[in-house]
Amino acid sequence: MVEIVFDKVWKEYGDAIVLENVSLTLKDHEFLSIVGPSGVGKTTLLRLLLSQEVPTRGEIRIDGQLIAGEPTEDRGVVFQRYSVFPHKTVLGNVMLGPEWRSSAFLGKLYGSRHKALLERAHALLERVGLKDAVDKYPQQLSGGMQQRLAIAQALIMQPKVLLLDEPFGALDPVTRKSMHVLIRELWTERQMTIVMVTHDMGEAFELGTRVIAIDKHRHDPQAPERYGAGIMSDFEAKPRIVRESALFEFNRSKIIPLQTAR
Ligand SMILES: Nc1ncnc2c1ncn2[C@@H]1O[C@H](COP(=O)(O)OP(=O)(O)OP(=O)(O)O)[C@@H](O)[C@H]1O
Repeated sequence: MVEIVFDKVWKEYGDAIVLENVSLTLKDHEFLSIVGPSGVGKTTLLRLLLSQEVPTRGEIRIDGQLIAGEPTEDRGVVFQRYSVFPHKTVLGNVMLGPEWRSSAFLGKLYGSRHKALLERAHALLERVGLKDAVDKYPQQLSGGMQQRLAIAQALIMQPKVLLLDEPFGALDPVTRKSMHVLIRELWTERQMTIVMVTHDMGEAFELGTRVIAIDKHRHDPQAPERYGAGIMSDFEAKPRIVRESALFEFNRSKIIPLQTAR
């Protein structure tokens, strides 16, 4: 169970106010889409959630606890491009995070722990559609495959919250559609909370259970940095019933029919 609370959060860089008094409560297993004009502070909001930035004022709490001061494994992230390591194979990229977590000194696992991780990595790569590309290097993959790899790399750490910063922005429309299907399935299967920044309204509403638009409430043309952005609109994008029926379908798919089970 994950509840995320932004409580009167401000973010300023010097004299420039980027975010102004943002308050937001995210329920468990929410899929939040964030939209807004370029440069308004969407990525800053994600970076605060990742602990790559700290609020100037206000608090962010996860499950009632003040957010950790530095990035932790329970929050994964996928950027628009190239968050993978070019000199590692697909499999190597996916194994890297857990290997460093378990053995920061050697960066390697041995014996049964290595075998278990290998099995988990192969299963995840099969799940994201990269089963036949495990030995390839990122530059040998299409943009869509690279994003599948970036998603696998984030998911192998089993995050409770997945942050997506324009993850499909560089993909062609057909690949983008297939990525929408994949991310929605993974969101349902893994019961994660997802927070996604996008410039595409259609994508925001198609995937999100909730969509917020952030923008400046007030604007001073003489000093644009004087006021920051806040939440201008907040929509429940999908009736709860849609979300629950997706979960029902997923659970039903796990029930083995009697004749197959025999
Ligand atoms: N480390 C920093 N130091 C100073 N200013 C910063 C820093 N990081 C971001 N900003 C400023 O904060 C504002 C918001 O940036 P941010 O990247 O969050 O916008 P965005 O809404 O994600 O934009 P885009 O849609 O173009 O990606 C911008 O004016 C940017 O210049």
